[in-house]
Amino acid sequence: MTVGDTFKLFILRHGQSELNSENIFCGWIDAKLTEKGKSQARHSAKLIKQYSDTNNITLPQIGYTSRLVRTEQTMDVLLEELELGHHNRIITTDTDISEELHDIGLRGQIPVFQTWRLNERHYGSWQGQRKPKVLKEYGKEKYMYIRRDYDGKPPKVDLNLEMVQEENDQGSSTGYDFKEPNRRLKYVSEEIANELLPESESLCEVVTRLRPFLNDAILSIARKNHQESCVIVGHGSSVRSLLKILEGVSDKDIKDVDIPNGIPLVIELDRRNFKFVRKFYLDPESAKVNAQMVRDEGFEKNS
Ligand SMILES: O=C(O)[C@H](O)COP(=O)(O)O
Repeated sequence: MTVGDTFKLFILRHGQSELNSENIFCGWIDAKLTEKGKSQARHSAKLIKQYSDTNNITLPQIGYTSRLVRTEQTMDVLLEELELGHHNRIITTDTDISEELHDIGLRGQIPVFQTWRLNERHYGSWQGQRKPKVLKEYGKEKYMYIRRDYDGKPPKVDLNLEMVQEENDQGSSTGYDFKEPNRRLKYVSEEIANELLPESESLCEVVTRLRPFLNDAILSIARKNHQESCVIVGHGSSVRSLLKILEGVSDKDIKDVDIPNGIPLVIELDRRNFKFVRKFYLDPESAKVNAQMVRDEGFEKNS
């Protein structure tokens, strides 16, 4: 099979965020990118460009992000570096996006669809807490079970508490506001569409919410429009979910998969039947090192 026979998904976990850099569980907290995160996004663009030039592939003409700002910023940097011109962000709650795409297509801009279905896993009451502290509280086995097992799930968040900045909250050294954005303000479209947003999630639940968007939007659009590629910026858990679905990773094996920040992963699907062909990182050495660092988060000061 040649490169031209496959549909390519360029999949990226957002660059380093302000809370990643502080070893804090982030989940649906809307942390921004650090300078390092932005430079990872620029580097990713170079890798995608090189790969596309070498293999004579048109650069992606459509993008997908979550509703969290760290994926939006990563996509902005990426498309700017790829010199793909202006793009049009569309918040969607639909899984069938063909009509929206038709309207945008007529305006000749690269569409970037933003969906809560690509959000990071909701990390429940662990959100905003430092990883070493949670590890100490729960112990290694439970900590890793909740972080990586397919069914592992943190306790629910108390949204009433989370929305309010507590007076004695120590905060992070960057002065970042730890609280999840008020859903009534940020997730207006989702509220209107009666989407049931989570208060904590397992990876299994992320797979369930992401699968319809992957099949009915991303892959359906690719099929109908004979696309060569697309670019998706997600999070550790949404990228693991994409791999789980597309590659068919087992419930047991998915616990050993860790996703590095800001290194493009290419998944190739056969264009005739959209079945998985192969996957590879565009910078495999750094991907390996960084994935191990992600796995070890929390352990540094406690081992
Ligand atoms: O939400 C977070 O804190 C991270 O993006 C994912 O954290 P994890 O690697 O501990 O699952």
